[in-house]
Amino acid sequence: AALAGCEVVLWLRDAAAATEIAATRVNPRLPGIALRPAVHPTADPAALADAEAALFAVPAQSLRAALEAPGIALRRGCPIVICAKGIERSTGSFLSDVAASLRAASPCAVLSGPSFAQDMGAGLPTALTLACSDEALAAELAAALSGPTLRVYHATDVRGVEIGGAAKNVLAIAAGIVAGRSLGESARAAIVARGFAELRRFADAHGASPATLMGLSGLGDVVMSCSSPQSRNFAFGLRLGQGATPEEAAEGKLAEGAFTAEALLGLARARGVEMPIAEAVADVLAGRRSVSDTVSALMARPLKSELA
Ligand SMILES: NC(=O)C1=CN([C@@H]2O[C@H](COP(=O)(O)OP(=O)(O)OC[C@H]3O[C@@H](n4cnc5c(N)ncnc54)[C@H](OP(=O)(O)O)[C@@H]3O)[C@@H](O)[C@H]2O)C=CC1
Ligand SMILES: O=C(CO)COP(=O)(O)O
Repeated sequence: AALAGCEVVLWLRDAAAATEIAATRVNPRLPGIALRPAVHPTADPAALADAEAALFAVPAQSLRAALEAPGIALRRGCPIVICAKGIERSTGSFLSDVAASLRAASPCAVLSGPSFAQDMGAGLPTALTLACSDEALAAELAAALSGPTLRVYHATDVRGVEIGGAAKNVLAIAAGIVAGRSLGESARAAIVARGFAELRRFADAHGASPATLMGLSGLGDVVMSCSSPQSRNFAFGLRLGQGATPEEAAEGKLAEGAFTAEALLGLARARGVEMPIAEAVADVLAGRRSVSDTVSALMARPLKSELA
C-alpha cells in the first residue's frame, strides 16, 4: 500500500514489536526490507479509526480474533480486505463469511494471488486479484493498492478468489511431499494438474466461476506455490516427504495448508466433492496414513475419464 502512495498504519498486537519496528524500520518477519516512510507502526488500535480501508494480514485461524481485537474501532462501513488464505478450522467457514458475521456493516474484499511478501517488499513486479461483490469498490480498492511494481486486477467472485488461495496451500504441501520423497518431476506435474482438477470441482460446487480459478488467484498461485521452496507450504511438504513429523516440518513457520486441509475436506464431503489429494494431505498430517501408503493408494484409484 505504501508503494502505491498510501499512508499506512501498521497495527500490531504486540507493543514491544511495534516499538522495535518503529525504531529499526524493519519488520523481523520480513528481514532486509526497509519500511517505507509512509508506514507507521503502532500497537494502538485507536490509530485505525480513520482508516479508509483495513487490510487484515494475519493467519487464517487468527482472522476472527484480529477482527475482534479489543479496542479496534474501524469507522462504520470501512471496507475490510482479507489477505489471509485459508478456511477457519473451528467452524469450517470461509474467511469472507467470518468477516461478514462479525462486521456486517463493512463491505468485505479478498486480496489473493501469487505473491511472496519478500518479493513485494523488495519491489519486484507482482500481480494480484482483489474481489468484492461491489464491483465499483473492488475497482477502487484495486486502484488504490496498485503501483509501479504491483498490478491489482479487480473481480466480484469473492468465493472463487478465496477458494483458490485456501486450496492452493494444501496442494503446495502435496507437491512438496512429492519433491521431498524424490518421486520425480512427472509425479509433481501430475499432482499439480490433478490437484487443480479437484480444486476446480470444489470451486464449482461452491458456485465460483471457472474463469476465476484460471486466473491469478487460482492457477497463478497454484503454479507458484507448488513449484518453489520459497513457499512455506511447499517447504513444509518437502520436509514431510523427507521424513520429518508435521511438528518438525513446520520449523516454527506458518504453513496455512496444514490448518486448512481438514476443513477443506469437510466442506468437500458435505457437497459430495471428491478431493483425493487434499484427503491424502489431511491423512498424512493427522497420522492416519504414511506418505508411502498414501502414494500407493493414489496410484491404485480406479481409472476414470480425465474430465469426470
Ligand atoms: N508471507 C507471504 O508471502 C504471504 C502471506 N499470505 C497470507 O497472509 C496471512 C499471514 O501470513 P504471514 O504474514 O506471512 O504470517 P506470519 O506468521 O509471518 O505473521 C503473522 C502476523 O499476524 C499477526 N497475528 C497473528 N494473530 C493475530 C491476532 N489475533 N491479532 C493481531 N495480529 C495477529 C502476528 O503477530 P505476532 O507477531 O504478534 O504473532 C504476525 O505479525 C496467511 O494467511 C498467508 O497465507 C498471503 C500471501 C503472501
Ligand atoms: O500465499 C503465498 C504465495 O502466494 C505465500 O505462500 P506460503 O504461505 O506457502 O509461503
